[in-house]
Formats: sequence, structure tokens, C-alpha cells
Amino acid sequence: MWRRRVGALLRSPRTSSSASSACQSRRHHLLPSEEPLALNRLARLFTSQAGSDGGDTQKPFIAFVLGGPGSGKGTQCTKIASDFGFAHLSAGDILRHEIASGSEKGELILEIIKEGRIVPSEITVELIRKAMEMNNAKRVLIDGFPRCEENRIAFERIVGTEPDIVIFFDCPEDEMVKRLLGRNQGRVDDNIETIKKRLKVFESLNIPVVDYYSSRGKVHKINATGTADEIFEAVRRLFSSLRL
Ligand SMILES: Nc1ncnc2c1ncn2[C@@H]1O[C@H](COP(=O)(O)OP(=O)(O)OP(=O)(O)O)[C@@H](O)[C@H]1O
Ligand SMILES: O=c1ccn([C@@H]2O[C@H](COP(=O)(O)O)[C@@H](O)[C@H]2O)c(=O)[nH]1
Ligand SMILES: [Mg+2]
Repeated sequence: MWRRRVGALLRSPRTSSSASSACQSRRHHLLPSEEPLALNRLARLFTSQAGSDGGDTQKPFIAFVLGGPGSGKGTQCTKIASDFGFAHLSAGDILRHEIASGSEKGELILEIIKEGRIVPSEITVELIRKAMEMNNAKRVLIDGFPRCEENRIAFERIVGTEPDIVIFFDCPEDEMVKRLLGRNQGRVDDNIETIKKRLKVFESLNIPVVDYYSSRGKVHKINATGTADEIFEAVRRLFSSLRL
């Protein structure tokens, strides 16, 4: 079984000491009173999952897709999904969907996104895990996650696997800012104040994740300047070379 069993989940420390300071102040993590509830809920989900498939589920091929805000992750993922048969799970879209649901969790997420900060790992990983379970795809793109080392560690612990590859879209800041200001999709974070914060968070917290996976030989860096079609040519070459 590729997913880690719930026993391991409950035995593991919530975060390593390096992870606890990695994302940001603990102030915005789950309130202490909410944590046992979150773990219990996860425990139930894992138990029922193990029962439903006899524990033989094949591990999907997972690609994390990283890059700065506006580097073109979503644009390229749409093309990869259509040409290479991947499910496209955008962490940002999943969080925005939770906001749209009107849940209490959604209110917290909205405040964090407006400030360009990172949503607590417990929330994001659980939403991604559920989306993966519902999708049950053999090839999955996880777009815009993990955002920080704590996210990465939480994913590997809770979902129980590492990505097979990590795609990193490398784009200059001025180009990213220009694209975001021109996106025009009504996103609450597409304004210059929040964009500046997102760029800082990207440099300080997301780049270390890229560095970590580089040290494990998993990162494929793509030059994200040029037209979307030009960039996709490099992406196509990469995906065509993979043993999927
Ligand atoms: N190569 C490109 N050249 C010019 N504009 C682009 C290019 N790729 C994407 N765009 C446009 O730039 C904007 C941002 O692209 P996209 O949403 O794909 O980025 P992203 O990395 O997913 O951003 P975010 O992290 O904010 O979700 C969109 O309006 C998109 O149409
Ligand atoms: O794993 C994640 C992904 C996203 N966020 C928050 O959402 C916004 C927007 O994300 P996009 O990927 O750019 O759509 C991001 O700035 C974060 O505030 C997150 O916390 N964790
Ligand atoms: Mg996006």
C-alpha cells in the first residue's frame, strides 16, 4: 500500500523542529483545540480508505509544479493535463474552492491569501489528499504546492509518498509582476501590495523546497520566459522523455 497507515500518521511528530519555524509564525496554524479533531478526522478517512481497496492501491505518478507567482504554472499544467493525461490539482484553486464553500475554514484561508501568506499545512494537505482520493488518477500534477518546507514534510508524512518529479518554472520577477497585473480574473491577491508579499514568501519559503528536491535529483528547471507555446515545447520534451 503506497499510502502510509494511520498508525504511522498518529505516531509521527506533527512537525520536525526545523519545519515548525519554516513557514511562518505558529499564530496562524490550527488552534490547539482544533488539532485533535483534525487528526481524528484524518484517522477515520485513512481507516475507511484502507478497508475500501484492500490496501493495494497503486501509487500514482506525482509531479509537483513549482514557480513564482505568475510564472505560468496553471497555464502549463492545463496543457500538460490535456496532452499527457494528467489530473491537474491546483492547490490555490482547491483553497479558493474552500473559500467559496462558505466554511469557517474558508474564512481563515481568505484572510491568509489576501495577505499572500501560506495556509496551515494541516488544512492544505488534507484538502489535497481528499482531492487525490476523489480523483484516483494514475498521473497527478500538484500545482503550486508545497509552498514551504513545513508543507513538504506534512505532505510526505500524511500522504506517505514523495513526488516522482518536481517541475520548476523559472521566471524573472518583473515578468511575473507584469503577468499578474494583467491576469484580470478578479483574484483578491492580484494587486501590487499582495504581489510584493507573495514574491518575498516565494523567495524565502518556496525556494528552499526547490533546493531540497534539487539535492535529491528530482527538479527539472524550465525557462518560463517566452510565449506559453514556446515554454510548452520544453515541457513537452521533458514529459515525452519520462517513463510514465
Ligand atoms: N508565457 C506567458 N507569457 C505571457 N503571459 C503568460 C504566459 N503564461 C501565462 N501567462 C499569463 O500570465 C498570467 C499568470 O499565469 P498563470 O495563472 O498560469 O500563472 P501561475 O504561475 O499559475 O500564477 P499563480 O501562482 O498566481 O497561480 C495569466 O494571465 C496567464 O494567461
Ligand atoms: O499550497 C498552497 C497554495 C496556495 N496557497 C495560498 O493561495 C495563494 C494563491 O495560490 P496560487 O497557487 O498562486 O493560486 C498563495 O499566495 C497562498 O496564499 C497556500 O497557502 N498554500
Ligand atoms: Mg496558478
